[in-house]
Amino acid sequence: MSAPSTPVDTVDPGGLAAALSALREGAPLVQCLTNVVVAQWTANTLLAAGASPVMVDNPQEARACAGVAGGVLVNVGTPQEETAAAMTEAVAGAAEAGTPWVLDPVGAGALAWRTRIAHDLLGRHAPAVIRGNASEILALDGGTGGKGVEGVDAAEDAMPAATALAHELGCVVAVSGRVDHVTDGERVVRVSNGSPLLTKVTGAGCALGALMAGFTAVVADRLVAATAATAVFTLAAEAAQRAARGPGSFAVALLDELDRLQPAAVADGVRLS
Ligand SMILES: Nc1ncnc2c1ncn2[C@@H]1O[C@H](COP(=O)(O)OP(=O)(O)O)[C@@H](O)[C@H]1O
Ligand SMILES: Cc1ncsc1CCOP(=O)(O)O
Ligand SMILES: [Mg+2]
Repeated sequence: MSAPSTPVDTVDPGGLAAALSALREGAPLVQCLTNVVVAQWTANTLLAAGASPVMVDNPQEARACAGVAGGVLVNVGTPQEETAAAMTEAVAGAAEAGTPWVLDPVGAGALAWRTRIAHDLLGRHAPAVIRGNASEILALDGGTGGKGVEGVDAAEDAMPAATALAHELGCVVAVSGRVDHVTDGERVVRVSNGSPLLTKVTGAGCALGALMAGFTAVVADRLVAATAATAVFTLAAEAAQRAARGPGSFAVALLDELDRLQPAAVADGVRLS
């Protein structure tokens, strides 16, 4: 297991700033099994924030890679037989090595096969974090999902489902939306930073899940890790919005702002409740 390098254990602005410092110092290897829409964007997001991505999604290598990675992202956005088999291998490797893994149940509820894949993975070994939009989190608790990969529910409406999943699996559940809600089943943290432009580019949620995998590699408290990823991503988005003319320049500016974001700016700018 890659031991968290920094004992960050408070969900307060200072703790989130320390988490970003830990990410930059640790530069953890983050294995991503993600969808074909967002793979390059996700890798660039991790690099800009300070982590080290590796996109290993074949069944031959996924288990071994999960054994040496600091964190693993499993994102079911464009599943194929091969990548689904690789996800099973990666989760097994994560279980053996104690590597934290993050599930992003993209499109759960809206499409049956991927919903079964998500449930099957959850039944094998509990993730550190489940991260999804509200409709996807509701779907894991029996809901019907969103409009394809888009959420149609508010994050607060998914909190009963998120809390139930957190208790059942002993994990953190991060529900994204205008106000992100993160819970470990006992504590709930709301982060109200962000930009509506995040909904005008594909892969924002997917990139956020990858960042959560990175933060779980360096921060022991998974509630702090998931909240730190959310704070860092949404604060960078606010800065990117100021520099952007629309979705295209926003996406580019978001990478620049992730790279530029300082821990002190996280402490100053995050809006928690
Ligand atoms: N209306 C909004 N205003 C500001 N930020 C938002 C809004 N909707 C989503 N976000 C942000 O966009 C990112 C992705 O969330 P979301 O769109 O819910 O996920 P997904 O892309 O998986 O559907 C999160 O960081 C969230 O904070
Ligand atoms: C458009 C699309 N279709 C399948 S996966 C995917 C990307 C979804 O990305 P996100 O959930 O981050 O918006
Ligand atoms: Mg998504």
